[in-house]
Amino acid sequence: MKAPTLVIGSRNAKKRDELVGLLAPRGIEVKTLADFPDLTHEVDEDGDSFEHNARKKATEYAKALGHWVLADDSGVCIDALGGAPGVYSAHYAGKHGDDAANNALVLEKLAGLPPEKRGAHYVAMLVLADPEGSVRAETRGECHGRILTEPHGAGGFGYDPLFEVREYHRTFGQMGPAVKRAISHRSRAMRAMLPHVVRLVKPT
Ligand SMILES: O=P(O)(O)OP(=O)(O)OP(=O)(O)OC[C@H]1O[C@@H](n2cnc3c(O)ncnc32)[C@H](O)[C@@H]1O
Ligand SMILES: [Mg+2]
Repeated sequence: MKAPTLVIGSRNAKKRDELVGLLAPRGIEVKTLADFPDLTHEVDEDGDSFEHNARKKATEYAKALGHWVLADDSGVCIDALGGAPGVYSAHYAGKHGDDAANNALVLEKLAGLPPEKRGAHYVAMLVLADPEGSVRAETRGECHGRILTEPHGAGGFGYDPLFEVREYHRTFGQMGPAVKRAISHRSRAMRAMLPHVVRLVKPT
């Protein structure tokens, strides 16, 4: 019996590490795109929903690799900004993955707003595609909180130093990876995804 390969379809190293860290304790071994240095395919994330972009990443990487792929599309939705940056979170300030500029722009846009008007939530959409590139499972997780007026902590990535988790009164930047693994939008989506992975990605 040969175990099929499951690949994490993300180019973001910190997100990728979180996904690997959520699967490893369940005994699910994965590869990442770093294991396929010859893969040149770039996904154009031009959808206007997390679902659309997560499906694109999962199906396109699966077809290109001929392996099972688990992809994540995620972002932060800020109430006072009508849900922005949402699907545009990775490049809100212009340059892809420029966390410092993205965070500065969010703070600028929310300047002067009191705590009760700074509500926000993270969304993570996970999509599992089979080696032929068909979507086999989709799950979504959310994590609610608010955007502080300045960064706290250096953990996590992206908007984490600004995002205070409701009920915890701490940012993901202050919490460390184990707590984030327990309560984040990504961990909630993964909890729902795990049974699908176990059921579908089986030795043949
Ligand atoms: O598309 P891939 O290759 O997976 O990598 P990416 O970083 O471009 O990922 P997305 O397109 O899904 O954009 C997600 C962005 O949303 C933000 N984000 C998502 N999850 C986050 C988290 O757990 N903590 C902080 N910021 C997060 C952060 O700015 C991410 O770059
Ligand atoms: Mg992306």
